Amino acid sequence: STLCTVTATQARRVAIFGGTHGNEMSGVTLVNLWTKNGAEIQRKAVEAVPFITNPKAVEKCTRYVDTDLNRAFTPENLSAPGGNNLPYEVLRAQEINRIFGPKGSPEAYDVIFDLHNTTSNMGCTLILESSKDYFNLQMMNYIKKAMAPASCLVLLNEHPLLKYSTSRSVAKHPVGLEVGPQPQGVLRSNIFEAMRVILKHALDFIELFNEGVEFPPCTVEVFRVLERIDYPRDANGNIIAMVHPNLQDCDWEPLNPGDPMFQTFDGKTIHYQGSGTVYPTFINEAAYYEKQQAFITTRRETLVASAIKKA
Ligand SMILES: CC(=O)N[C@@H](CC(=O)O)C(=O)O
Ligand SMILES: [Zn+2]
Repeated sequence: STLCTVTATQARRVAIFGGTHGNEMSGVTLVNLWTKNGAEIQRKAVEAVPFITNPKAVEKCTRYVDTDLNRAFTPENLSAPGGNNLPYEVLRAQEINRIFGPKGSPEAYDVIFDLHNTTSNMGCTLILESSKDYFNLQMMNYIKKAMAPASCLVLLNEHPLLKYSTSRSVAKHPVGLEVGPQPQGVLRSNIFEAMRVILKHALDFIELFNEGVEFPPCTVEVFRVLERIDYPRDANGNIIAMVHPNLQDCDWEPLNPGDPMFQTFDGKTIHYQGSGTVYPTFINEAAYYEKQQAFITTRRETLVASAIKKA
């Protein structure tokens, strides 16, 4: 019940992943910085390990080399034989699973923060994979309050079909950080500093938890992934319209039935045809052209988290 305090073992082992996508420069740069000097990420009773997850992609400053690492942590991939004949990222996923997992096992790392940038105007976003992970929900509540009046939104991807097998999913408590807008291969100081501040608050929360602080029950507003919307295409699969100027950069703002959504090259407007208000995000993300995705729709929800305390 949400009235009981849930006890959890201390979150001692924490990893900070950067370069899961090699062209998302804030995470790559922060992880490289902290690898040289870890003072900033040190906390009492917390072992925080900075780690570049896709060094080959970082070197080439590309999203991936063979296949998207942030989709590669499936049971099939993680148990695939074949060694050096496997795609680079599948091999790398197996390696990461050995170091920080195994995924789903008691030996797995407690928390993994995976640092990403988006070309979309999403601001500070935290990504969760479960609405029932009270430790993570309490952490979200703590970070949101610590960041106020600046905003930090929570995207919940629990969708049975749209959920994917992320690098951070090897941990007991996976947390994605997604900060934008920042072009691929580019560092912007505001985006870099925003990501750094989120991580500071996240590590502070873990330190407090490990010191035995009890966090009372709380509610957290999240945006739950509903649907993936593709660009309009012709019979050959070629894109025939762009994100409409009224929608461009309007991540997290309500999109209502009948609102402009796309604009064709000859100036025609295509309207949103859904049945109710949704909150679009990842609008016109560069990396999602190859995934046939113009944006995703979400629904606002309030989740309840039990009190938590270290066992
Ligand atoms: C733009 C981008 O790479 N976004 C991430 C989101 C996530 O980490 O869940 C991805 O698609 O893997
Ligand atoms: Zn990314």
